[in-house]
Amino acid sequence: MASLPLHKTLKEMTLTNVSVGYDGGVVVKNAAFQLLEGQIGCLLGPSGCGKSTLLRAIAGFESLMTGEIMIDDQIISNSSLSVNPEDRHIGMVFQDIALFPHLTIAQNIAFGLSSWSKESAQERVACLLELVGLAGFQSRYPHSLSGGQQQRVALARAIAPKPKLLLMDEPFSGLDAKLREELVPDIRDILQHEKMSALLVTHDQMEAFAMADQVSVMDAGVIHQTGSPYQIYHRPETRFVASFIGHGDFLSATVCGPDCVHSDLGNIRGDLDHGFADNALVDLLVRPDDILHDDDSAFVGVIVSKWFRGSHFLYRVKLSSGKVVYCFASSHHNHALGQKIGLSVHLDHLVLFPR
Ligand SMILES: Nc1ncnc2c1ncn2[C@@H]1O[C@H](COP(=O)(O)OP(=O)(O)OP(=O)(O)O)[C@@H](O)[C@H]1O
Repeated sequence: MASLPLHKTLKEMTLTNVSVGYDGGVVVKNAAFQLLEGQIGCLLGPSGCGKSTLLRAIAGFESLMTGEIMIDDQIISNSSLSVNPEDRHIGMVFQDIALFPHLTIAQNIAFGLSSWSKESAQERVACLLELVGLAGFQSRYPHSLSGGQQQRVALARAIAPKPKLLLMDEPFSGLDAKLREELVPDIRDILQHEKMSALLVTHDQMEAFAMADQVSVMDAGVIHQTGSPYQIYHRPETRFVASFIGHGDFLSATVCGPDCVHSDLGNIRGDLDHGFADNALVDLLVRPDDILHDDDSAFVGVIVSKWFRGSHFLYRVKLSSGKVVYCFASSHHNHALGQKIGLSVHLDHLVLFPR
């Protein structure tokens, strides 16, 4: 099959109704989303939900049962057609860094540049070494680099041939938390500098938030919602997204107006019409940062567990109804287990699900 024409950057990738599976069983069901030029997308979900399977289908390693994947107006996969992986102009970075141990760092980065002139390849390698913060490392071998440095080389190797799209499957999960925290924003900057569109697979929502412009939240093979990190945290569209992203509790409530519900913590108002009829029985999503310790409040709860988080305490507090909710308090507010504290709710908008 003919290779795709070379464009500098991806204009858009569109997945429509994509189902993928193994041995006749469906693992990814009717996936649909779009990734635009220069965007970093993320597939976020629990282990086994089908993230890697979908990524492998985009790379061309799994065929589609239904639907299609288009890159810049050209179908690269549907149930009867599949452009070869090497002709898709897609780069990949995996958790297993897999640098070639017998090649120097410069040779590793230049690996995909065999069709380039020697001068252009040398120039590209020098530019990438600089970009990933490893200028001067060109003659070293992979074993002499730290895990984080090796992952930077793996990234440089993947983006060296200027693929249209970079796919990253849990690229940071082999690294310790501190290194990950440093590397994630660096890699985002590098991709933005190269104007490269990318799709990251992770089960770590903090990584997804730090890296991605757009997050698709998956469970059991289904994409529940695609949106900005802000949208999926503050405007979850399904109960799964609401409970998978961040800490969250559902308070039983009754609708008492277009922007109001009545709950165990009193009447709670949002700034938008929630669209539910008066007296409807609903569940209201409350996050730890929505419920604040407030000595002046008439609503109290008993602390049943607590965690010191440095900048704040995270408490689990049992309300008079028996419902237990999360609550943040400043780290100077060190209350004992069993102590009663006042609580008030501060929400901009109400996220409600029918009960
Ligand atoms: N080659 C395969 N043959 C058969 N089943 C497979 C194959 N690869 C994956 N699966 C199954 O497909 C399902 C989804 O796996 P997949 O690796 O896509 O999930 P994931 O969300 O990436 O999980 P993780 O985060 O643990 O890697 C799992 O039930 C897995 O056992």
